[in-house]
Amino acid sequence: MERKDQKKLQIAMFPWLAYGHLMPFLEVSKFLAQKGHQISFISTPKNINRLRSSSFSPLIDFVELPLPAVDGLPESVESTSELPINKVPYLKKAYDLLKPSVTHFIQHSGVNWVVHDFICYWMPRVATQLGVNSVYFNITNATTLAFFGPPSELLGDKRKRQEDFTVVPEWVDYPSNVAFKLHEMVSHWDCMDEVSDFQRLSGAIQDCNFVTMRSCTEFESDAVSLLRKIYGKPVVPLGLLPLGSATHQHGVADDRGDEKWEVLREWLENKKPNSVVYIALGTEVTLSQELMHELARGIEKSGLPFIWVVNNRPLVEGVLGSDIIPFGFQTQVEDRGLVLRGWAPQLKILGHPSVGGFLTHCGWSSVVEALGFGRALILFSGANADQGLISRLMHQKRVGLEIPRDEQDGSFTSDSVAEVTRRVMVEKEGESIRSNAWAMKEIFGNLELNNTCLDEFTRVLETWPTSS
Ligand SMILES: O=c1ccn([C@@H]2O[C@H](COP(=O)(O)OP(=O)(O)O[C@H]3O[C@H](CO)[C@@H](O)[C@H](O)[C@H]3O)[C@@H](O)[C@H]2O)c(=O)[nH]1
Repeated sequence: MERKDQKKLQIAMFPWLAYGHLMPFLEVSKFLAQKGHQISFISTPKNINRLRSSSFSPLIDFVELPLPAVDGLPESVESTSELPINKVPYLKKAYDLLKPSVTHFIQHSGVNWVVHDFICYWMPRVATQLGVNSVYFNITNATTLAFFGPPSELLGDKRKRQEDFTVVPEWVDYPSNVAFKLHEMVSHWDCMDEVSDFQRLSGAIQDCNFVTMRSCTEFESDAVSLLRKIYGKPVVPLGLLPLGSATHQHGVADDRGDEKWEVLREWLENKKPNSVVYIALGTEVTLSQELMHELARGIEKSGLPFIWVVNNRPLVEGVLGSDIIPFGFQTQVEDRGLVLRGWAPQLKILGHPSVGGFLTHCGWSSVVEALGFGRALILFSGANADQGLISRLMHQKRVGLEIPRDEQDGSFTSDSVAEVTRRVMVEKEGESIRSNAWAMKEIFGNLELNNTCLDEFTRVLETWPTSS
């Protein structure tokens, strides 16, 4: 753990205002605090209020900066999970307006390092001007970054149209089919403001001291090596942050939904090992009512036992709460399925031996959690950010199969949902997928391996020359 001779650092963490970003930043903060470093975790009051309970280290200081008001951003909204995708640009604007208050904090708090996200593309320059080092923490994997390429390509002229992102870029020097589908890119375009995500990512990479990400070379050495080459600066993966790693020893990352666990556990206890499909679409994906109904029909047609987390976010235009799934669906399937409303204890569900597979939107945290338990993946990518790329990557790694969707509009059929789900879960031809996913536990669930990555990341912070 903490070494006597070690230099104590003061590290500011500044994640984007999204659950999938806040949590990995908090996990890394806990690890660094265990190593004796002082953490200033900077975010907005509502987000901090939610996180505070899951961190007990006195070395983590939560710094609350009120989110400036922006026309178009509903009052009291402070994270992407409270917004439909087309309103996310307003949140990005408000986040950018935090620049003066974050700068003021960094200037007056004795911080040595800033660990930042890509949305705050201005942060590494601010840090440099203040004589502080910065590291860009990409909360997803190296393959995604490799697809987007170096700053020169992110800002270049080669990829101006949405179609340009549907092909594997020429600089990818290993076999890959990782690229967006057109409908994913169309949807992603909706969540960009006048500063595009490409400009943001480019600024984050170009001006930081080094780049880290939630991954490890054991999983994707080809992409990590490529990044080292194309960025021309150190790339130090910090591991997959699996459950039970050093970061989790003070309690699970999030205990919301735990009150549902006893009933769920009892239900799962009565099912055969590996028989249940867990279905959940993360914190940001919103499907239209039509697509939710198609998904419901597919789940029903699969004939398999399931737990389906139905997100009650009142965000689909004109549809609220229980209308989002077909009327009477719950009663029709009650002999073999459970519909969960609101926040689910996802980690506990995935960890139960009766769960064999996960129909997922391909958020990176969900994928990491599932493979940490060796669960096979039914890949139903959402259209946000990296999810399409993650879906392709996991399909290519043969730890899951993608549900086919129309390239143009993302539509899909209930038959294909049922067919792919059955293939991954029970059919003979899915056997290799199931055994590959099970084998991935050796990487995704390997505490020793992942703590070694975190140690190496910490060592780089500790030994980096001080900025002048
Ligand atoms: O009812 C719920 C819903 C979610 N979770 C947890 O919330 C996290 C969800 O993270 P993730 O699967 O990554 O989904 P999102 O938050 O929807 O995804 C955002 O963040 C990801 C990085 O984590 C990116 O890969 C995605 O593109 C981005 O949309 C996971 O830890 C889940 O265990 C629960 O415990 N219960």
